[in-house]
Amino acid sequence: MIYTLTLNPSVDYIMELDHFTQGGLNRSVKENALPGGKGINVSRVLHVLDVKSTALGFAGGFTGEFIKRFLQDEQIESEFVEVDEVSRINVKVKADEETEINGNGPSITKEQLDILLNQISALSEKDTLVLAGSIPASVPESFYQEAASLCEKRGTRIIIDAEKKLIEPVLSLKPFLIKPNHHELGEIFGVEIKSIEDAVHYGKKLKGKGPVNVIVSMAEKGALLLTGEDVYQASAPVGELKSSVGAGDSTVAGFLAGLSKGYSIEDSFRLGTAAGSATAFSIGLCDEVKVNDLFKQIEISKR
Ligand SMILES: Nc1ncnc2c1ncn2[C@@H]1O[C@H](COP(=O)(O)OP(=O)(O)OP(=O)(O)O)[C@@H](O)[C@H]1O
Ligand SMILES: O=P(O)(O)OC[C@@]1(O)O[C@H](CO)[C@@H](O)[C@@H]1O
Repeated sequence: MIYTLTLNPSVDYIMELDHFTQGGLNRSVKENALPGGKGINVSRVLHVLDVKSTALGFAGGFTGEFIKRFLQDEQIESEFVEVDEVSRINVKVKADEETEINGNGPSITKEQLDILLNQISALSEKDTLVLAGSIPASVPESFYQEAASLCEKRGTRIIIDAEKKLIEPVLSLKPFLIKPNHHELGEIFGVEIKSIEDAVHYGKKLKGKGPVNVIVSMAEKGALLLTGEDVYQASAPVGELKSSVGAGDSTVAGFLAGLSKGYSIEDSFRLGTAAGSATAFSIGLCDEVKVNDLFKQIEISKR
């Protein structure tokens, strides 16, 4: 079973505006409220692609209820630990440019954290755990490392998609996949990634630190997959960018879904890229029709 972990889930409140004026009164023309947080997005895209998963994390208050009910209505399993304060609302403004304001999120107690650690301790070598997104301020920064060490002992596959300081301590545990975008890859090495050649060079350096697979996503420039001794490059299809929120999470979900369905590593990467682009071309996450359509358009070359 695939488990996704979202320590700080959200209601993503997407507001569409013709134009955004900083410091002024803005009125949106359309709004959408969707469950968010990187692990939850991975679970929702896995579901779109017909792959079962269980979403773990913390949820509280009316926003927590919204998130749980939404997933239940989509028939996605979840086992959230109940917290006292409300889950955050992340505002996504879609105007001339995309602007995001992510909330801080609820406090998590030691007891609530222990319940989650017990859930993680119960996973086995048949399971995969996706650790994705930021860590709430009340949770120790070493949490992903602790969770990943528990998984390593039990043979559970780890996938991690998070910022530099959370990824770095987990690399030596040889996670199955990490997926930085090209900016995040640059941050890890204190450089700016300016070309595909740079991304290949630093992607290889990152893989050398332990992960089995590295996907470097590069927005409209597509993505790279480093696996074994091979480097694959996927083109991104051309289309109208509607909202990139969740595009990277969709890449992770598509890749995992492909492997779960028994696709080759190359076709799993193609499915990941198709899911990422299908989400970028949607308000909210991708749907199956868009993913299947883009799947046929994506070219993969071996470098
Ligand atoms: N403008 C775009 N056109 C086509 N495909 C896109 C575009 N933006 C994103 N994608 C697709 O989504 C994938 C992931 O995008 P990106 O590199 O922006 O990830 P990310 O920064 O982790 O995303 P986010 O944090 O917004 O979820 C890309 O590899 C590509 O397949
Ligand atoms: O604050 P974090 O945890 O870094 O990111 C949270 C978030 O921006 O990431 C998802 C898109 O990847 C959204 O659904 C959500 O609002």
